[in-house]
Parts: sequence; C-alpha cells; structure tokens
Amino acid sequence: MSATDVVTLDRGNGTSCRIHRFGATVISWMCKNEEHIFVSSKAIFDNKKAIRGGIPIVFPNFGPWECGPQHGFARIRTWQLSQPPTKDSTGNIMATFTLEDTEDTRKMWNHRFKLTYKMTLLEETLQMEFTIENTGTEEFAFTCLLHTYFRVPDVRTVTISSLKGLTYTDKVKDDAKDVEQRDLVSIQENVDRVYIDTPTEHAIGNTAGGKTLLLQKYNLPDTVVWNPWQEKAAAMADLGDDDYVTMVCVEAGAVATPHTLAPSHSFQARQTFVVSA
Ligand SMILES: O=P(O)(O)OC[C@H]1O[C@H](O)[C@H](O)[C@@H](O)[C@@H]1O
Repeated sequence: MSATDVVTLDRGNGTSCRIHRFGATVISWMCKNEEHIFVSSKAIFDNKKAIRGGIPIVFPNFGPWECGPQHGFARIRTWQLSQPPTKDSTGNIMATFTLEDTEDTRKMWNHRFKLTYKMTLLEETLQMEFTIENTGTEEFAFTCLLHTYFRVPDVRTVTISSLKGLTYTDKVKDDAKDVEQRDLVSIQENVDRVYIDTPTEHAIGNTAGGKTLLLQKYNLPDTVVWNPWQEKAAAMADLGDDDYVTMVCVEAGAVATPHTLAPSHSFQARQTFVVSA
C-alpha cells in the first residue's frame, strides 16, 4: 500500500480516519485510540481486488450482477481526491472523493454518472455523505450500499437494535422471507440477511472497547447484516480463519428495490456513526 493511496483525516487525541483511494474505502476510524473498523489480516491491497474489510462502496449493483463483478465496480476503481483534508473552524475535518464513468465502466454498464463521497470526522462521530448524479441523457436504475465491517471484540456478544417486526430476505436460506422476532439481534452462526425498510438508527452493542455505536442513516432504507462464520471464512482467501470473530457487517443501503434516477437528477444518502455509551 503506497502512502499516496491513503488519505488521513487526523484530529489528534487518537481520533483519525484513513481512506484508501481504491474504492474510496474507509480502512480505519479511530476514536480516542479505539479502532472501530475491521480490516482483514489477509486483506489484499493490490488495487485490483476489493479490500476485505473497511467500508467498501457497493454501486451500481448489490450482489451478483449480470453486467460485471459482484457488488458493482465502485469498490474496485481508484477515486479522485477532489477535496483534500480540510479543517473547519470547529475542528472538524473533511475530505471528498469522486468517481465518474469511464470507457471501461460504460462497457459494463452504459451510463454516465458522478459519485461524490464526503467524509467528515467529528469528535466522536464519522459522517459519510454519498451522492449519485446522473450526468447522462437517459435514466438508470441502481442499488447501492455502504458495506461497513465493524471491528468488535467478539461477534457473539454483539447486539443490533431496531430490527424487530421487520421483514428480511435470508440469503443463507435461498432468499426465503421471514419476520425478525428479536428485540436485539445477535449473531451465533453464518448470517446474511437483508432487512427491508429499516428505521433511521440502529444501536450496535458491544463493539470496540465495549462501546455502543449508533449507525444513523438517511435515504438508505435497508440494512444488511452479515457474518460468514467459521466455515465460509476459512474458504475466503483474503479473510483470516479466525477473523470472523472480530468483525460484524451492518450495512446501510438502498438494495431491496432498485432506485431509478432521471438525467440531471441526483440521489443523496448519508450514514453517520456515533460513539455512544
Ligand atoms: O465477498 P464480497 O463480494 O465482498 O461480499 C461479501 C458479502 O457482502 C454482503 O454482505 C452480502 O450480503 C453477502 O452475501 C456477501 O457475501
């Protein structure tokens, strides 16, 4: 990984965020010396393969895709740093990354677009604003998602709130639909679920340092919960055998229903992590 590949936002006081320009992938968020983002011990940084961990950006398609690679191409393209890290008068630090269509993306998916991804590092908060513009002359449909891997001491003790009563698609059970019954979701096996139409905030308990993290989202109506567990983790070349224990993916997205964007229109979404108690 070369130094020019990584952009650092640093507030001091052990609070920083590092973003790899490949995929504009957040690879670290430290808050008061506590790392909240998981990156695999076997992650490959060859600017070809998606980084295993961090916050890959899924666009223009979530999951397997007839036009190109799983989860689309945004996570495997090098983004431009359009606004280098800048501090405002309150001490918050922001940086902005952009990605536009190229001949190569148009061969896969013949649409013109501009993605803008603005990160803001606040004192105990990390905010990610994601904008998709249709810069072409025809409408297009997409799904998108911020595929966050949180770093946790032990996934078996993690809890996720605000999913009770919601319908989910269970990708481990051939996309069977079911309704979540639990007040707090915990993970004790391979889980891969798309919860549909979720509220704007989840509290994730027992994350790094025993802290509860709030995941707040805007215009990202669905929440994916994923952990490959032991057997599937062992079969993944870029995930250490025991890495599944120290990660949980809670992913905010617009995936259950594709979103259609008219020419010259834009779609704006946001996710924010707040360190709570
Ligand atoms: O291996 P990847 O292409 O990075 O996908 C990793 C995972 O992403 C999401 O969480 C999906 O719901 C899973 O089905 C998938 O396995």
